[in-house]
Amino acid sequence: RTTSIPVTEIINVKEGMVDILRQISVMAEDIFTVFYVKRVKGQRWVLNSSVFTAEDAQLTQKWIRHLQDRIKYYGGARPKRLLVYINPFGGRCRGQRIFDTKIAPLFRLAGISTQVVETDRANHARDHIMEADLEGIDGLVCVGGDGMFSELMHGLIGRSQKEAGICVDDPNAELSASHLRIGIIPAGSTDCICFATVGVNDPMTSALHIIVASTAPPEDVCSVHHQNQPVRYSVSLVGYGFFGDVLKDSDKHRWMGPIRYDYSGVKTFLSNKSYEGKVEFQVVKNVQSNPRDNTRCRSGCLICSESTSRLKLDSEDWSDASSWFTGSSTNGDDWLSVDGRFMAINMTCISSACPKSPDGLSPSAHLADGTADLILVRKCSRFNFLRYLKRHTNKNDQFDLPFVDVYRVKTLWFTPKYHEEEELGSVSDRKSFFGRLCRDSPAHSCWNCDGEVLPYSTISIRKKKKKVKFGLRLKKPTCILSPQFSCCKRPTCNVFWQDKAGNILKKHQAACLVHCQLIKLFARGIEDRQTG
Ligand SMILES: Nc1ncnc2c1ncn2[C@@H]1O[C@H](COP(=O)(O)OP(=O)(O)OP(=O)(O)O)[C@@H](O)[C@H]1O
Repeated sequence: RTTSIPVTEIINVKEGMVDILRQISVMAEDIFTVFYVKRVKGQRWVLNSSVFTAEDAQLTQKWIRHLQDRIKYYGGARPKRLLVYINPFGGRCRGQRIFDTKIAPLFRLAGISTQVVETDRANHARDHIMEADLEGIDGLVCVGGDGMFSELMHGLIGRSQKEAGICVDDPNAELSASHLRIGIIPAGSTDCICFATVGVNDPMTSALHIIVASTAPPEDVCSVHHQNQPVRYSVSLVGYGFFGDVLKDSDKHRWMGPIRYDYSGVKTFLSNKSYEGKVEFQVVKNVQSNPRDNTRCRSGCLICSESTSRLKLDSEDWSDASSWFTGSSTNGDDWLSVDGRFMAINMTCISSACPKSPDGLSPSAHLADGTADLILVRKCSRFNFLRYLKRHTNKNDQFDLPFVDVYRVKTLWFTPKYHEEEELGSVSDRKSFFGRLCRDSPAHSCWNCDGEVLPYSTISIRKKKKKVKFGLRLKKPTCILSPQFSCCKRPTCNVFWQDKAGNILKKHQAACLVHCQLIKLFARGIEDRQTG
């Protein structure tokens, strides 16, 4: 039986018989252990190893040297130094333990040195990134949930803006690019961003992706504004109504751990609240995709790659940014406006998939095409809203309901019916008497921005042209292998050669076939000598 492993997925080679995770090693001069990625069910990756015996110590050394040279040659983009931020209180408070027991041994095996910062307060990681010496650092890693990722992203954006001399409070400022990428080790409650980019919430899978420098495309970022001031950036969900209420309520029950989302979800569902307001949004024209085309954005997605040139054209639309802040619907016929009462208003840059909803809020959303999907759920009965929610857990189309609309957009304005100042104080107080009497909905909900509560109702959201990078830096031009691809099982994999701007220069299959043949020859050579 021949087993073939792509060189790009070999983690390291060690002399003797070594078990990294159990920290057992038996030294013998004529034995060596090869560690590599094994793909198991779903999108999970695990560390596997094979032990080989050579005729003598000299031949063992030759094999080790040869293999390490190959790893170096094909793994030029692999990180050498990482800055790791651990939230000890994320999810079930297991961040530190996950890192110490599962991740640190893998990084050590791969020869990656780490500088670890355990956060001692909210925004510690963000502030640290703003000031830290990032010289020689190849990437940032967050061990935590979506909130922790958001902190790292804000820190990295803030740092890049500062270095580029751009004021972070300038509502018209575009983002300056950072050369650093962010890796996520899931240790939070929902870990939606990790799930949507890697396909599974599993710390070892994420660590292996980081080690072999497997990348997701640079991610779209939205900036969220309140009264013309940027208040936050988002890479996944900005949601009003149901998801805002669930988050706000769940924050009061953090002590419950991840189950707080189920508790608050049921509570919010039973209250069946809806909110009045006006949604104005700019629909994207001339894209080759739509939210209901049933495609899935994967690594090497052509639509995302081709979006780079389209975004350059879009910059003309945005050159007069002042008009963006002074009333949208007058700008052109691609602006739409919907008035009404909404159960939920969700704008999502990615599918927002999570283990509870494996396809996500918008299954065909793209990671990096410069657009977001806007989902409007108009007022409906509890039964209908349950139907809508249920469809996120099965294969039925959640948009095929009469009270649900979906659009591919690049900007969004929301204005609640009642004036903001009246809202959180006086109107809710004023309403509370009648509200309690009639069990009426309050005037306003709040926004859920990537798992953080925004205490405003009136907001505008705009897609940014620069993107946040996931995974770790690749030297370009380079070859990106689809994470789903296995060299020896599917010789028809796509290999993309990209320039610095992310444009595809060439697409072909030969390189992988070459890897494949080399490793097959190599494996056959080893197999002849293999005894273990
Ligand atoms: N040491 C700390 N003490 C208190 N809060 C912290 C600390 N470190 C980070 N935080 C904050 O905790 C918040 C939540 O963390 P995190 O996202 O890791 O976990 P979670 O909320 O359980 O997971 P998810 O966001 O996936 O639901 C983050 O917004 C972060 O700012």
